[in-house]
Amino acid sequence: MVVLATTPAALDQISLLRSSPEPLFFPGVPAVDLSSPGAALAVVDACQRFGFFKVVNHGVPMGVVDRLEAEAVRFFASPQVEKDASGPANPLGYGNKRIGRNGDMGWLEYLLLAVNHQGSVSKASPVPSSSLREVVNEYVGAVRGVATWVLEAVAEGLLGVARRDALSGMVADAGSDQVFRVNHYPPCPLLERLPDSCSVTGFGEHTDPQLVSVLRSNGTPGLQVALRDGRWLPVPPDRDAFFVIVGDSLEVTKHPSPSIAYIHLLYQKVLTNGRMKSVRHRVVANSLKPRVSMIYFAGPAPEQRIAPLPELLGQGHGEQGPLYRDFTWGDYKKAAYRSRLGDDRLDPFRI
Ligand SMILES: C=C1C[C@]23C[C@@]1(O)CC[C@H]2[C@@]12CC[C@H](O)[C@@](C)(C(=O)O1)[C@H]2[C@@H]3C(=O)O
Ligand SMILES: O=C(O)CCC(=O)C(=O)O
Ligand SMILES: [Fe+2]
Repeated sequence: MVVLATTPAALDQISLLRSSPEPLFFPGVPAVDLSSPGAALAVVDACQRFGFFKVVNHGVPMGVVDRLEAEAVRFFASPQVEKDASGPANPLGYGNKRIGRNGDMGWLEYLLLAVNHQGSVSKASPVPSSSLREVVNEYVGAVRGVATWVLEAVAEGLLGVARRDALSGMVADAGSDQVFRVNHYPPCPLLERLPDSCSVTGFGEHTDPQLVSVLRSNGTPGLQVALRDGRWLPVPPDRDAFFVIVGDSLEVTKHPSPSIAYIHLLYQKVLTNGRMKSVRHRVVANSLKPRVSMIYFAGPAPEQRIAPLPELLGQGHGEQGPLYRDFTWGDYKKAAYRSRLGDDRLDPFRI
């Protein structure tokens, strides 16, 4: 974080970041072509190496995406008093600068909605208009297909084709906990008044607590992901692609045999002695262009135990025994909502 002698008042409470120098080794974001025969293996490999990848040829009609983006832009351009009618986010609804309940701030406004297991916005969510509800339902219906496909590929890679639904089934479950979020990062002209080495936090660094998140943005850059060595990799925007983020509840590790990737539920991470991390990411503000992103978060039902898939037990990863106590998604989510954005949310679960 950077501290300046005089920070513009509008940026009060929003952390300034030191712009990272270009990484020496710029690996690029792995791209998975969903229509290719090797897609499932490529998903497993990308999850294992980065916890992050982009999906092309995903089959989601761009018309659906464009309609949602247009509705979102219209909503965020509406008078503040109208937007505030759907807020303040607690945690659902319209939020402005404040992220969560514990003091995190960013240069953005957003709408956070709950989604039921059928992929429709829950009745309880404060949706500003019926046209937005309709288009969000249409979009979520389509993007859930991408999340399902990714989870199926992961399960197949781990357990074989017969257990393809082992992870995706958790999201299809009647009580599954899915969330949808649209973020709007207005241009931040104040950036011009800061030293070149400074950027403004749009969305502070964090991991997503769920299984996987599927993100789509307009053409404005800002998203960065942390490489395993801690350096930040700027993600070039791609309006036509979806970006998949591995969440805390799904962990990736590598079997001693270099060609085999094993993806474990969180408990399994304990058995690998905490060496593996879900991907940290953040958004930095742009001085000129607005960024609009929409993210679908696929989570299981609150009573779902976060524990290794039975078939994965006893495969030689457990030399040190579990470091975490047994918990459910409900336990984890409750703790997550008490944490700060950048916290290591697994900490309270360590034995
Ligand atoms: C600071 C917070 C915002 C968050 C809840 C939390 O207490 C910690 C996790 C945050 C996060 C990150 C991913 C998603 O954007 C999100 C909706 C989620 O499930 O966990 C947000 C939460 C939020 O904005 O309410
Ligand atoms: O807006 C983005 O591009 C990323 C936001 C994000 O990481 C989140 O909402 O959890
Ligand atoms: Fe995120």
